[in-house]
Amino acid sequence: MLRSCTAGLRSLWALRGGREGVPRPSTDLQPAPRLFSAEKVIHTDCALPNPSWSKDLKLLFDQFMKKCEDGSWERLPSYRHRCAQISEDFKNYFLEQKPVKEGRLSQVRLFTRGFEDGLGFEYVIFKNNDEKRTVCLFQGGPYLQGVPGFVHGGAIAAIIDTALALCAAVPGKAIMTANLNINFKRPVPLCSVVVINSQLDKLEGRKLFVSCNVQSVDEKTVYSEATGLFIKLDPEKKSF
Ligand SMILES: CCCCCCCCCCCCCC(=O)SCCNC(=O)CCNC(=O)[C@H](O)C(C)(C)COP(=O)(O)OP(=O)(O)OC[C@H]1O[C@@H](n2cnc3c(N)ncnc32)[C@H](O)[C@@H]1OP(=O)(O)O
Repeated sequence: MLRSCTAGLRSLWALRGGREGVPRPSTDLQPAPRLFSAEKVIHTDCALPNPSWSKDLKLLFDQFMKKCEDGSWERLPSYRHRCAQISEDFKNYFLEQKPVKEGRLSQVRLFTRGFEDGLGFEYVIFKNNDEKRTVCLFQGGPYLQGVPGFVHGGAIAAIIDTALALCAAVPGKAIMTANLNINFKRPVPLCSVVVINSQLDKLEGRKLFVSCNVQSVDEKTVYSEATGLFIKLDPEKKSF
C-alpha cells in the first residue's frame, strides 16, 4: 500500500507539472477574500473529481450524482477559501476579531482543503435535507499519515467534524462544534476510500446533536463512530 502511495505521489507531481490549470504550490495563492469580506469571490469547487480520485471514489461519486437527479440529494460544493456566504453568517459574531495579519490573508485556506490534489483530504459531501443526513465520501491521502500506512486520528477527527458540521448546518445561521466524541474502532488505511454517514439526531434550542459512522465502501468494516454537539451562535452574545 505504501508503495502504491509513493507511486501515486510521483504521478501526481508529474501531473501537476504538466496539467494546465493546476497551480504549483508556491503560486497556488489565488487572490483570497479578506476574512469576513462580503465581496463575492468565485473559486474552484474542490468537491468534484480530480485525477487523484481512485476508482472507488469516482464510482461512489457517480452513484450519488445519480441520486441527486430527483432532487432528494444534493452535492455540497466546497472551496479552498471560505465562501462569502459562510463569512457573512459568522461576521456578526466576530466583529472585534482580527485573527490573521494582513500579509498572511492570501494564505488562509480551509484546513481540509489546504493540500494539493490527492495529497491530503479528498472528499465530497452529499446531503439529503428531508432525511436530515449527509454522506461524505473521503479518500485520505499520503500527507495524512499517522501510524505507518494509516490515516492520522487527527485527520479522521477533522473530516468527521466537517461531515457532522455540514449535517448540522442551518442555512443563514452560524454554528460551531462544542463537543466531538470519537471511538476509533479500526485504523483507516491510507489512500483508501471510506464513507461517513451522518445524521441529525436531535434539535434542542440552539443545540444540534449529530452522529456518524465511518465505514468501508463494502460496509463490512466500521472504522469509527462519533457523536457531535453543534451550537447555533447567539446573536445576543458577541463576546468571542
Ligand atoms: C461549523 C461550521 C459551519 C460552516 C461550514 C464550513 C465548512 C467546513 C466545516 C468545518 C467545521 C469546523 C468546525 C470547527 O472547527 S468549530 C471550532 C471548534 N469549536 C470551537 O472553537 C468552539 C469553542 N466554543 C465556543 O465558542 C462556545 O463554547 C460555543 C459557541 C460552542 C457555545 O457558547 P455559547 O455561549 O453560545 O453557548 P452556551 O455556553 O450558553 O451553551 C449553550 C448550550 O449548549 C450547552 N453546551 C455548550 N457547550 C457544551 C459542551 N461542550 N458540551 C455539552 N453541552 C454544551 C450548554 O450547556 C447550553 O445548554 P443549555 O443550558 O442551554 O441546555
